[in-house]
Amino acid sequence: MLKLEGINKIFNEGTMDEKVALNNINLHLAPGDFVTVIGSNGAGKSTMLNMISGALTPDFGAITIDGKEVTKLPEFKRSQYIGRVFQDPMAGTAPTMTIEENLAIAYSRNKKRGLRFGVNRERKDFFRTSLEKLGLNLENRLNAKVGLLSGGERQALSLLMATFTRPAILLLDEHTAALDPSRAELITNLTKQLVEENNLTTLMVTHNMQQAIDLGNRLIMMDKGQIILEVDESKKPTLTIPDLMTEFEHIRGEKMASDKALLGS
Ligand SMILES: Nc1ncnc2c1ncn2[C@@H]1O[C@H](COP(=O)(O)OP(=O)(O)OP(=O)(O)O)[C@@H](O)[C@H]1O
Repeated sequence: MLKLEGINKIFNEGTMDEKVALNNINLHLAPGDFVTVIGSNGAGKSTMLNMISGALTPDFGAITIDGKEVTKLPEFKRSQYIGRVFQDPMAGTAPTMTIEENLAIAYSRNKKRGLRFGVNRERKDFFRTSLEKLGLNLENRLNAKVGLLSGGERQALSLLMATFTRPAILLLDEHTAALDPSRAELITNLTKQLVEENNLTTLMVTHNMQQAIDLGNRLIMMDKGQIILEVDESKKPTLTIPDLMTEFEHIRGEKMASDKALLGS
């Protein structure tokens, strides 16, 4: 479903600020794979997601989504394949528009992939049914301006908008990091539910190791622009945080920074 082959990205090449952000990234996701991505600050996680979404173009390498090579396809043309949720709950929705208008935009962005409704009534019912799944009573607030929602409600709506059209790839970029613990838990549970229901192929970046262990069927660890560890679905169910720290030390010959965020405590 997603193939990254030999992806390289150097920022400010040939200058004092040269930075190798991605160094020969190879990653294959089969349909329905849910891969969590961990790694220290500056490891290249967001850059990798930006390559997939088309926000950035690799210097070398090829990206294939759903059997189509998209390496040079601009971001707006690639959006029909991709759902994305960012860390900032304000980033995924338009505050001055209503919940229904926001959903309509997300729906029309992806309708090429198959969702079509004959009449508006049918579409409204679909929006209501989809919102019900969030368990936040938003289905009764279709005409409320999104700017009035709480951060957690807004992030739940962003998640719904990114998933309800069943994109080929779902990209989650630390999408629970800016929420308080109870809201983060709500969004984590919703993520699990929506990904499973729609059988979405998903890449989720997180600094929370426990979350990376709890969600998904595979895990990768990045460091200094490389994928240094891949945990497959046979090993992931028994994986622990100490396992990950030991693996890192073994591979890199140094201790992993064990700050609170990384440990998810
Ligand atoms: N547009 C840019 N111009 C120059 N350097 C950049 C740019 N974007 C990212 N970088 C650098 O590339 C490296 C990888 O950054 P990236 O944001 O992908 O890391 P990350 O793993 O997502 O980190 P974090 O967990 O801190 O968000 C970093 O050293 C960063 O400073």
